[in-house]
Amino acid sequence: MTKEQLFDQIKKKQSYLCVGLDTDLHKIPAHLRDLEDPIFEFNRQIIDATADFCVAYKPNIAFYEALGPKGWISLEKTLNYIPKDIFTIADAKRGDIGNTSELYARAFFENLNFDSITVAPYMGEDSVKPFLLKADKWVILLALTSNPGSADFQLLQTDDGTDDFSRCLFENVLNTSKAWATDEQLMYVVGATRPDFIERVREIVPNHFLLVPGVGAQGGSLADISRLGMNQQCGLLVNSSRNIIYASNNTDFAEKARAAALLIQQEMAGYLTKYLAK
Ligand SMILES: O=c1ccn([C@@H]2O[C@H](COP(=O)(O)O)[C@@H](O)[C@H]2O)c(=O)[nH]1
Repeated sequence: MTKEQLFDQIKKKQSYLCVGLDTDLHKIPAHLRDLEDPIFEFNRQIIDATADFCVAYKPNIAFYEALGPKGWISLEKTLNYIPKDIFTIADAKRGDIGNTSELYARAFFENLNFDSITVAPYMGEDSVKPFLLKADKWVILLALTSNPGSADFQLLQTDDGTDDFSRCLFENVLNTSKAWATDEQLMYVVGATRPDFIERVREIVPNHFLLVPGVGAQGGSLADISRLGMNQQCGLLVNSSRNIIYASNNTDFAEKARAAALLIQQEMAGYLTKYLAK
């Protein structure tokens, strides 16, 4: 999916919601657990219930890998079930020496046909480039993550020698990596829990899409991230996982997930009207 196509979907649905499919066998409703593939059945019903209100789905790969071969089968069935006009994100946080990254890219872009993958930047350019070889596939690079530990490294002050300013490491990540691909192939993860840094992110990457986790269960504010982070093509995919998919753990789980997604979509429609130029 191109950036333009993604923006078209955002305008059409009046939503920049990404639903996180962090599907955990221990958290899904009891009545599904005896089915042959409870994870897929749960995801199928969540997708049916929320597809009208979101523009992306993000299965977190850990939840599927933890189940062994069965988990990969559930993941593949889920991916194939997602409507083709909805952007798909493999939240896998990969990145290794070049030839290994090539195989990760093959796993997620050829074997599984994801539109994008989250990648950790720590190993540098040669670890990221193999994910960028297919023009229609996206890398979503971790920049400033939503967890408390992001302060350990990402907020360390650095001096890259290019000017008089001392920057945080995450700013160096943005500055350097934005030369590796265009904003038609590269997005960044920026947590909603750090709204105070969004303006600094937008100074460096004004046009890139940001994948923003951390609203809802982690306490980030949709209002803040929308006000500070939206650009003229929206430029935001805001993820919510637990608050939507576990809105209920009873037989009404899909209905409650739909209501939770609708509530977020309605709030987003308001921000799109307010912040996007006509
Ligand atoms: O900085 C990051 C990067 C990724 N995540 C992932 O997003 C979802 C968030 O789930 P919620 O239930 O909405 O909190 C989850 O898959 C994380 O692994 C993140 O939270 N922060």
